[in-house]
Amino acid sequence: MTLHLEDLRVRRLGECHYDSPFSEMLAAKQTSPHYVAEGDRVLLEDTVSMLAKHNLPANQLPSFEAAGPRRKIYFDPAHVSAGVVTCGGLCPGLNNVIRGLVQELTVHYGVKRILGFRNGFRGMTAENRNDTIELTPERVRDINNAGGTILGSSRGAQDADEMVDSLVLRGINVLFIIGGDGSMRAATRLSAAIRARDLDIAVIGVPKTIDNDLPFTDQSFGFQSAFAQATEFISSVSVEAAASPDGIGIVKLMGRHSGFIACYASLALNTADIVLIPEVPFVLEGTDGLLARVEQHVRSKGYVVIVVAEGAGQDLLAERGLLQSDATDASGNAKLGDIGALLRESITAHLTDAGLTPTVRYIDPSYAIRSVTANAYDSVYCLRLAHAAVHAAMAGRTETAVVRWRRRFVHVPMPLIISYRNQVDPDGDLWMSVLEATGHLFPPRTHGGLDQEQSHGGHRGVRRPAGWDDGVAIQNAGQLDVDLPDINSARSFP
Ligand SMILES: Nc1ncnc2c1ncn2[C@@H]1O[C@H](COP(=O)(O)OP(=O)(O)O)[C@@H](O)[C@H]1O
Ligand SMILES: O=P(O)(O)OC[C@H]1O[C@](O)(COP(=O)(O)O)[C@@H](O)[C@@H]1O
Ligand SMILES: [Mg+2]
Repeated sequence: MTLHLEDLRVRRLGECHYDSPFSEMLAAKQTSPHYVAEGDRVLLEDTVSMLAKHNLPANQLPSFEAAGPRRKIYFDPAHVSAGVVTCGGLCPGLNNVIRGLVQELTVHYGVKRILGFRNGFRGMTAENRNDTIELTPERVRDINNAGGTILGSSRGAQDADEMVDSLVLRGINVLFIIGGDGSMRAATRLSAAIRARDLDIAVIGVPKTIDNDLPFTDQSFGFQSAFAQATEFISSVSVEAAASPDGIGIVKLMGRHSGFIACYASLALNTADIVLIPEVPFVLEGTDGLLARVEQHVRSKGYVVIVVAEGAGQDLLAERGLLQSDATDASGNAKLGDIGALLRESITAHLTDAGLTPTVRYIDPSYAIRSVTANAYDSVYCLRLAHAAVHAAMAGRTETAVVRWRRRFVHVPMPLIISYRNQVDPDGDLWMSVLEATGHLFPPRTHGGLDQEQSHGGHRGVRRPAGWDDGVAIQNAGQLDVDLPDINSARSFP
């Protein structure tokens, strides 16, 4: 992947002239293993070989702007009206982020007016723009105790100019968009429309997706809660399969193009025999095929547990005429065929032909997973992301997402966060762990990896960049204006 240093630069609305409520607290702070000082940057890459390859001075190494409070801010809090919108599929923690934004804006910055647009971007159309929810600390006090989003969410396209009109008409100068890859694309278009009109409106994204398919973020919020919930279903199906003669347990988990939930949920329990994800193609028939593998398990162990991500094996459905290849949802996301049903039918037929008496238990708990409340870990994560989002907005950052990258909170320019899709790397250590846990090195790597065109997994124009594993090639197009701290004055740690 070739990045220009310019790609890492965060857009600012202008100079910061107002004192921040955090100025005093920040006065003596310096970079440490636990804090990144304002002006310092967080490295994009984290191995010696990757960094050495660039052969660049430290202040030109690819890096992200640190998130967090600034000593000076761009907006006068007395003149800030904030908007919040949640878009796309649900994800644990949406309410936690909304609550965190409202608390930080009101308690620390003294912002008086926060409006929640309802039902995603649909709430920002001319028809719906006045149907907002006033978000006050009282209104959001307990919302973290419920899954979903108090604002509602939706899929489907809206006109960017019409949404900008809504911001202007409702007097919003800071907008927080909590959404996934689609929402970040929409946010980029919205930002372009704002820029075209030369408006002083900050747009900050808080990336959301239980699929964990956004790049440049360690793990998206809600992901841990989602895969923790998924383990409950793997556990149930394992019990059912083990208690049936020739038992087959199949759990289909979300993951349209990225199999992270399937991997993590499987690893958490370590009871799955076979894990199938979109990133690793497999075949049904033949000695290397799934059916032979399932039969082997049933004959040796008595039952088999399969965890399958919904996007796995879409090529197999297509071959059998079970997939309408160009079908999309309202947001343009590919509509998938039911891989779980194909597995159920073909495994039943195969084992019956082989003289066995299969009992297949197939469950698809998708909506029972993404609707749960955030667990304690995600609750902390959501709150900290919300804090970072508010600091970014108040400091006049725009067209920027706040994420955690290599444990630090950073600002990632929106074009980068939609530059490709984060997927499980078949050559990476996560998939290796899955293969180690299932113990059977299945599916075998006979069909190439992610750099080959995925049957149905490829998103229009978005694919994992070739060569990512080799590190990022940086085009040194100008220096970043990095104000690195004086390392000699940095505190020392035992
Ligand atoms: N390329 C795009 N340009 C403009 N708007 C988009 C684009 N992709 C998605 N959107 C809009 O963003 C919102 C959320 O997208 P969606 O794909 O449903 O969920 P997510 O943001 O979780 O990926 C929808 O209203 C959708 O229409
Ligand atoms: O049925 P819906 O609401 O369209 O959602 C299904 C999809 O939502 C997802 O969770 C991802 O959605 P987002 O990109 O909106 O996070 C997929 O895994 C799943 O295929
Ligand atoms: Mg999406």
